[in-house]
Amino acid sequence: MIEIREVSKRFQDRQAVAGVTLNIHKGSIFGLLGSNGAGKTTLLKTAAGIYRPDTGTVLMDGAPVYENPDIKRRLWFMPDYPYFFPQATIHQMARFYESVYEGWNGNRFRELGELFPLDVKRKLNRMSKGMRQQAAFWLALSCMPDVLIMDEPLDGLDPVMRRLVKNVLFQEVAERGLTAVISSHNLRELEDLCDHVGIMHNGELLIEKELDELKSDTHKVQVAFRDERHESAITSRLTILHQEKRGSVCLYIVKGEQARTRQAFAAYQPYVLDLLPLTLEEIFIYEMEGAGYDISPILL
Ligand SMILES: Nc1ncnc2c1ncn2[C@@H]1O[C@H](COP(=O)(O)OP(=O)(O)OP(=O)(O)O)[C@@H](O)[C@H]1O
Repeated sequence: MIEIREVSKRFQDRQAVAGVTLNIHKGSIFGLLGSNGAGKTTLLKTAAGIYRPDTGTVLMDGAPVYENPDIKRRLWFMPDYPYFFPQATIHQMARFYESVYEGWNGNRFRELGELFPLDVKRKLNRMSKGMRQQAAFWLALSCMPDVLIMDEPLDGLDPVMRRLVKNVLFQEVAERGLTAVISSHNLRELEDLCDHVGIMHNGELLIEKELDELKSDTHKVQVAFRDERHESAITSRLTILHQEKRGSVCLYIVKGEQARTRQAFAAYQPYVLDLLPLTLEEIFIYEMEGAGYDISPILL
């Protein structure tokens, strides 16, 4: 497990990360969202032990990550622009990692080679951004890290490769309990990949939730009441995140258990009562609206 405890990091006059606390469990895929400059990269680099936090600590299985070679052998950070040695080919990078990473697995490297359509003898600096990103995944996963921290790894990949990489990550999580942390600007991109999601803004972690919990806990209710007074009466009985009216039909976004929500509305014997599921995007919009933030930049 990764424990990020009260971590802050400042660059000159800029507070990049401000008191973030977060636990990421083994075998979890955690998605970190946020607008430009929110502090995602800084938090991920601190979590990976690349930056020393100004205050707070990052622990992996109870041991500090910063300047801890034993932990670094089990943790891999994939930057948004993967770095390779100048002039190196995939084959040469593979030989290098094999010599320095205990976890290097030649069989896994060959297996993944069947999936990524790349020439191992071609120089990486002649490849496109998306091809280099594929190579970075291939090499990283061949080192069999326990934790893989990725900064916007899907951005340069085409849709087929995105799907492939997502499937490989699912497989790694299911078969050997990989823990993955992935940052992105796009909520929709992360929706089908992650089990937990956090949103950063101005260095702070505004929301951190399990997706299933979020989805089962928030409902859209369409209702036509018999009496207009019921429209405001219901608000004192439930946690309403959002409310609007279209003609005679009222729309409520309600937080809470489904049966209890239905029961509360049904008590007024409305003409129409429908409970509808929300997309993750809608849930975040309403949650963030409730917290006073505009998250449209990460909805793309
Ligand atoms: N090395 C650095 N020196 C000075 N300021 C930095 C440095 N790295 C980041 N910052 C500042 O810290 C803040 C957070 O940056 P960070 O790169 O962590 O954000 P981000 O959420 O990853 O952004 P983006 O989505 O644009 O990649 C920004 O204001 C940035 O200018």
